Amino acid sequence: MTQPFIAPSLLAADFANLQRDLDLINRSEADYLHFDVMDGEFVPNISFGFPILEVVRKYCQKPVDVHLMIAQPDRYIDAFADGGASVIHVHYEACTHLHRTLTRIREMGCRAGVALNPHTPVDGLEDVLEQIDVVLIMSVNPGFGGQSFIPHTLQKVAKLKQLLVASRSSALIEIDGGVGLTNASALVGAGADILVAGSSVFGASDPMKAIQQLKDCQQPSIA
Ligand SMILES: O=C(CO)[C@@H](O)[C@H](O)COP(=O)(O)O
Repeated sequence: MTQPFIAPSLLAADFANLQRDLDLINRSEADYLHFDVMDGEFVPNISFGFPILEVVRKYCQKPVDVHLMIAQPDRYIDAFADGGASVIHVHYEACTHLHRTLTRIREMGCRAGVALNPHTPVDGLEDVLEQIDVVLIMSVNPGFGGQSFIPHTLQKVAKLKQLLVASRSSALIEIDGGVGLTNASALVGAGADILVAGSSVFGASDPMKAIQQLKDCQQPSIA
């Protein structure tokens, strides 16, 4: 059985104990650290940016998966790449020249990701698939952690998987928002490769175990 990649979302970490939580991620089965950047314009919330990325790079040994929920993301691609991002996701809805933006992300040595809001159809990616390494399907409206999973996005994962297979694209599918043990198995079954999990990891009594259980979600012992 294929195990998904797990990307705990820093947004749900305890910032009063950031080094402790990053150390926990280092010791866990997590594959990435998901880093949510919000600007108060593209989304109605402001999160964190470069000073926190510097701390993350210093104390976290996992690759950093940067999700830019910001308007005009081109302005910051070089800075996030130089800051140590492994993957940079820009929002489809925020990019006027998506092909150019994705090309720049790769030129900067990062993997190029495109995030889709829940209302944005996957079909719009068809003409830019060659420039994409990861598609990030938002399963909540972006801007806040701890929201409920939007059920329709499960079908969207399946539809995207069909599109990628038909196009012989090797892009990965990442799902973000309200992901936990209740839906992880179905999401992986539909085609998700990377599970982003904030509250279900950092809100768990045993975050290491929560990560392990998400990783094993395809095993028969998990309902
Ligand atoms: O991008 C976002 C929210 O906009 C996510 O990455 C959240 O941080 C996921 O948190 P949970 O829904 O898992 O609590």
